[in-house]
Amino acid sequence: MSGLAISTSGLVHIYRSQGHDVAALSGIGITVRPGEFVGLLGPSGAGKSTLLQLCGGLLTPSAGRLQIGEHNLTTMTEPELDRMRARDVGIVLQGAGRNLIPYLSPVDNVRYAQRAASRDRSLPAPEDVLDLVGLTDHARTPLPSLTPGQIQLCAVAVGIATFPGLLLADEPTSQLDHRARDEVLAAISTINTSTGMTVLLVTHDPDVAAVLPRTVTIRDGRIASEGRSGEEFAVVATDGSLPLPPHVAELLPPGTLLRVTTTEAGDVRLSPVQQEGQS
Ligand SMILES: Nc1ncnc2c1ncn2[C@@H]1O[C@H](COP(=O)(O)OP(=O)(O)OP(=O)(O)O)[C@@H](O)[C@H]1O
Repeated sequence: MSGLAISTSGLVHIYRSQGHDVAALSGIGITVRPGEFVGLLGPSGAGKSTLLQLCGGLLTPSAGRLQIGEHNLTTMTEPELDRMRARDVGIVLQGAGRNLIPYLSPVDNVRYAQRAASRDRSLPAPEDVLDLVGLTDHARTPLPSLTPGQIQLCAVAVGIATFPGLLLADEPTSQLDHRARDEVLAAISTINTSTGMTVLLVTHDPDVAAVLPRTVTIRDGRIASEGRSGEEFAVVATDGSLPLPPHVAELLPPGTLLRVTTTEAGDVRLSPVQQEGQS
């Protein structure tokens, strides 16, 4: 299947727990083209995992619009979401073991992950899925005999078992040494380029972020900035607002008046206005 687009606008997610509600996402607008490989960055608690789980239909948005390919996730029923997860969207949860059945071999884990989709479309041979992540020689090795990197590769193989149009991966390179991290990242890149699968990958690792073609940074449940090949850019939101980079926000206390001017060269300048009572 070809890569699926992701499109959200005004996406809000509120966790309702006893006594108080937590707004994890406060109006995310993002567009990912089919076949793109996008890294999701941001400090702990920013809302990255929440966005990933919403895209995978594991959580229901509180408000806003969320579209994955032809699927409008804001209006889908639970059986429709089940079908989408089984066929069209692969999810690799944080912590490789959570994605695997510990007593099954890699090839049987992949076969098991294919069972719900096998009724209505032809699927790749489990051996071919393992080949794509470089685990051909370990198809029948018991999981406890694999290295942490190989176990993570197995979790990725399970995530792409049906060759979905979208792979969502939550911190797939964390807790690995540099060599294993690079192998997992290379395997996901190969999947992306050879199948055209769209990839959305959460990472904390600046070395991983630096090699991704596009990154989106979330802060306090909003898009804070976007990176392209290592350079960071501010992004104008759909409502015209502009989150300032932290080093600029530090210079401008809340309530600061900014004079906005444009130059003939097309640059836009923000100049703080000295107000009465300010030194
Ligand atoms: N099940 C839950 N119930 C209540 N609040 C939650 C729940 N899950 C997450 N949160 C809160 O929602 C906010 C966003 O959490 P989320 O896990 O999406 O952030 P994150 O960017 O993935 O963080 P991390 O990098 O630490 O995994 C945080 O304030 C978190 O405490």
